[in-house]
Amino acid sequence: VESMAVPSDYDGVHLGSEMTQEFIDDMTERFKNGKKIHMKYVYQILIAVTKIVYDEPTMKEVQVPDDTTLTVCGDTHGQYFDLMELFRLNGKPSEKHWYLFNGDFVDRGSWSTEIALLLYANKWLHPEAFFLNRGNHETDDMNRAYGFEGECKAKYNDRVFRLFSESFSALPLATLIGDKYFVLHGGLFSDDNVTLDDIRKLNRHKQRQPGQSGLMMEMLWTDPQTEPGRGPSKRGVGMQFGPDVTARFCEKNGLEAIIRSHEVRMDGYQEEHNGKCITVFSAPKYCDMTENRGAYINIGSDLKLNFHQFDAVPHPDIRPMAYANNSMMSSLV
Ligand SMILES: O=C(O)c1nn[nH]c1-c1ccccc1
Ligand SMILES: [Mn+2]
Ligand SMILES: [Mn+2]
Ligand SMILES: [Mn+2]
Repeated sequence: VESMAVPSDYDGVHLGSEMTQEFIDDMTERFKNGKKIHMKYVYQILIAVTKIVYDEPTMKEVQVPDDTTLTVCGDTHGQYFDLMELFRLNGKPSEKHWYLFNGDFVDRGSWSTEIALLLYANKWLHPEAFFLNRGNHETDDMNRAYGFEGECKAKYNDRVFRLFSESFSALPLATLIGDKYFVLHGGLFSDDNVTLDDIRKLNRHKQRQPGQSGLMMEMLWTDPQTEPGRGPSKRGVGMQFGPDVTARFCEKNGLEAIIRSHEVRMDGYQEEHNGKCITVFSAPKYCDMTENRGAYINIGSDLKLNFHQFDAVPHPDIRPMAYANNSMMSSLV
């Protein structure tokens, strides 16, 4: 990567050995205008962030300082212009405004590389003020079928996709906020005895893809249900967990609630299981079809949850899944 040369007529901000706010601001505007960043910089960002997240614990533990706000966002699914709207309304990531993105950054929406690179650039600039949980769409199988692999190859190249894939395997699987909120993309487990220590001890690097069973798969795939107990998944992968399962998990682990994403909610968020299971989803007008709002949660040092909703904004006329692997679609018909 070092040997690659950026041409002298490259019209963007240059990236040196460290990320800068100036580079992020310029990249943000370039992406809004349908431009890309130089391949050399894509590689640099991917290599730097993979190293950072690889060394993070499987469950990152975060305390919110007095003068800081931590915003928890759910699925963004490549809806770059809606993410710009979220930052316009709520403020951009900074030293004092921390963000946690709770998986499913990519796939479906056709600005997935833009969202992934923007999140990664912020992670590189502020590694202790910007947090990322893996979602079930940060996996090879989903990226092949739902557009991210195709978009990487169309906008950059195959090596960029392979580096993104490696970075996704390195991502933490959960974040604990103030010892009270357990944040993960999917949800809880088929086993009542899982503790936070089991998550801390889980070696996520042994298994790059979540597979069809186990703690990692369940953290990325499960869904809440209203009925007590456990039930079959509507997705064919994982399972569903009832309010009693959530209550027991929170009681056993000294938690106020779990915060998860993974499912659309018409209001952008929903408090379920007597307020102990909160779903937050940040892709309004999902896939340009569902009439859902988006939402995000602001958390201060008092650890109160402040829910905010927002609406989709106009975007360039590129449909969802514009770069999807059509051969996959043809094999499905
Ligand atoms: O693409 C989605 O909406 C999604 N978000 N999380 N999981 C999925 C999903 C899973 C299986 C099949 C289709 C979509
Ligand atoms: Mn999703
Ligand atoms: Mn998901
Ligand atoms: Mn849209």
